[in-house]
Amino acid sequence: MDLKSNHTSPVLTDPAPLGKSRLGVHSSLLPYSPPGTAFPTGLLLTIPRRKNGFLDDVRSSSWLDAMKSSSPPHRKITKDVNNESAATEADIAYRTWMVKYPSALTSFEQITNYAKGKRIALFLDYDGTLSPIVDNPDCAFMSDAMRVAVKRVAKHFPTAIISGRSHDKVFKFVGLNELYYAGSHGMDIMGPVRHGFRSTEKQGKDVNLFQPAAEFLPMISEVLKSLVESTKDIEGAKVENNKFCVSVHYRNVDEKSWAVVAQRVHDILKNYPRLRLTHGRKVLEVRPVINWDKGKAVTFLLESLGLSDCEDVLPIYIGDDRTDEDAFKVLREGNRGYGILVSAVPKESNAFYSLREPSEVMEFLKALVIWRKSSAL
Ligand SMILES: O=P(O)(O)OC[C@H]1O[C@H](O[C@H]2O[C@H](CO)[C@@H](O)[C@H](O)[C@H]2O)[C@H](O)[C@@H](O)[C@@H]1O
Repeated sequence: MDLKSNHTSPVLTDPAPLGKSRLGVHSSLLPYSPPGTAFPTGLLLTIPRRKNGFLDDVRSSSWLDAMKSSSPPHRKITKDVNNESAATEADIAYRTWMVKYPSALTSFEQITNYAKGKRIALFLDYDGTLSPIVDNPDCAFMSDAMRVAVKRVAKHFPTAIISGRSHDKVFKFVGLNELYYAGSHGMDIMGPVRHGFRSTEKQGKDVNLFQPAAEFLPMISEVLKSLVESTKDIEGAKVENNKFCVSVHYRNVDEKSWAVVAQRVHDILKNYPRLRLTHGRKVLEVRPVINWDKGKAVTFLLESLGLSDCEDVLPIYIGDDRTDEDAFKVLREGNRGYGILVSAVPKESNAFYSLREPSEVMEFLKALVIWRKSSAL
């Protein structure tokens, strides 16, 4: 089996001139709208005009709000009466939310009833899904128990990890050869070693990759350097090289300085109209303006595996972040499969089901293996 590369170039050839939208707002400041789609009229009306510069825009728009809400704080468990009632309220809100996004564990029978006679294809996000969110992105290790669970599930179902991280980094964390990996939000796709897909550059052999943003590499390296330089004096800021994307982390930056982080990122991005910015969990993600995302990567992998347009295939995608919504949407809109959102707080999503945290993801993966083994008897 080989990864087909018959896709037309996803590079958008007509970015807004000089990074400006029709309203004169830098395109990287607009809430993300998939390339190629028109901005809804309502959105156009609510975008604030520039006054004295970017900070005015940031403070008066939803941009800083997006930074603030990008990863809800963990709830502190204390015996304080006020905290207890807040916790109860949060629990009620979560249970109410679960009516719309039922737990994939309690709905397991429903899921497997639908999966009977079908081939499941499994797509897993990494951070916040297979590993818990931690302060230092370099220490987001996956537990051995989770690794075993992923390894076992991959024996029964084609399994891919689709991450915002660089392909190499996520592979280092996961360390399983039998999986497909799509790094840089799906812009760097590679298949299992046993199928001969892993990069063998060092041995001078062919590489089997799909890299729709390859032409952006020099630009991304340049921006990476500039971002490192311009944020080095902001305490706690961290710039991460994700090959085709750059992450600017502000999780460890004092909230008072978040606007400064935003300002510095903007000052650099205004010179790069072919790059855009999306929000992750306490992270600003700089990426090429191309018509490619995790949803497209799922479609690509299904096609490459000969699993698309098959009535008997059930793709399941598990993820926790906004970028995973592109994949949930592809599955929901095509009525193709199930998205499962990992979240401990209520969030609007295109997913069908939910899981609270990575430990529940592990339970779900284990349950899939048990179900598959028992249904094969
Ligand atoms: O698509 P993903 O695999 O979920 O990658 C998205 C980003 O994940 C990482 O950042 C997030 O996790 C860190 C470790 O827990 C956390 O410190 C950070 O605040 C989160 O945003 C990764 O470091 C980023 O590069 C990815 O873009």
